[in-house]
Amino acid sequence: MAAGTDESNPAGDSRVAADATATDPTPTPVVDPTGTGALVIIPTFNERENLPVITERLLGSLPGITVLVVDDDSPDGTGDLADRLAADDPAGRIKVMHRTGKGGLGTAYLAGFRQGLDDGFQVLVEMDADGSHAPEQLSRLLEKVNEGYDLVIGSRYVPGGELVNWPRRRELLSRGANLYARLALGSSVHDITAGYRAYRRAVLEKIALDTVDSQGYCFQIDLAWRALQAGFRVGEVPITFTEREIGESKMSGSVMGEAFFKVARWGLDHRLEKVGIKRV
Ligand SMILES: Nc1nc2c(ncn2[C@@H]2O[C@H](COP(=O)(O)OP(=O)(O)O[C@H]3O[C@H](CO)[C@@H](O)[C@H](O)[C@@H]3O)[C@@H](O)[C@H]2O)c(=O)[nH]1
Repeated sequence: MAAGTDESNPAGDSRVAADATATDPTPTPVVDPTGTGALVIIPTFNERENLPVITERLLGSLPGITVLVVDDDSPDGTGDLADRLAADDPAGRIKVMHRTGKGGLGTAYLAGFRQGLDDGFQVLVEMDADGSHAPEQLSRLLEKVNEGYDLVIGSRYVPGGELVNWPRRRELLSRGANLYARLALGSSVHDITAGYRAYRRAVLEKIALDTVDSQGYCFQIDLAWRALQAGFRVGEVPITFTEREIGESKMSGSVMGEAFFKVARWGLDHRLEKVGIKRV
């Protein structure tokens, strides 16, 4: 059996032994069916053409949800546009955080999480601005949180998950990264690099956000790994991931390098700890 997980579960749920919610037969829902109680954090860098579409789809499918756009001073004016979208929503469901300069996906999410926790949201959601993550599928993730899961990942690689128009090269890279992470960490999560996910606030309160220094997409692995190690219940639901039609991915060699070395180190630390050795 993989470390801290239950490989016998074909639905792609990663359970952990010390999981209190797993034994709770009737978990209390934390989000209502319209999305009230959840904050969707959308990091943006040059997403001017995508942002209005994604916010409209999101608020159309879950009218009770709140959106926080975290913009890194996008040269294409995404930040100003986000302000206008916020001003135009009479219900005040769109908030905007402006940061100075491109700080990376990870730090944008960290800033968003801190804001969301301060504002009292029960569930904090990560979603790309470019339409890769269908807002219409968010209710699937929230339902699973309401079932008692602490972190729910929208997964491309569990049965029912799909990729649409993703270049073969990106798919191979992504599948390879997930296989590598599974082997290195001994985790049974199928899509640990996925950027569509919903956290109960308790996870983010517990996993020492102050010590997270992952910059790029490695951030996704970092947080899921911390959640698993802290004993939280992690589940996956199938999603359709669609390649963006407008704009460009911010994937780079340094983003991949960071993930490669950090995952190797975490895996090594985990194995050493199992035999009683703690690296300092
Ligand atoms: N604020 C901010 N936002 C950023 C930055 N870099 C990227 N983003 C935003 O983060 C989202 C994802 O960036 P993309 O560059 O479009 O991601 P991708 O290559 O399509 O990668 C997808 O797959 C990865 C691997 O599975 C995922 O890890 C990732 O989250 C995403 O879903 C987009 O909304 C983008 O504008 C940054 O430095 N700052």
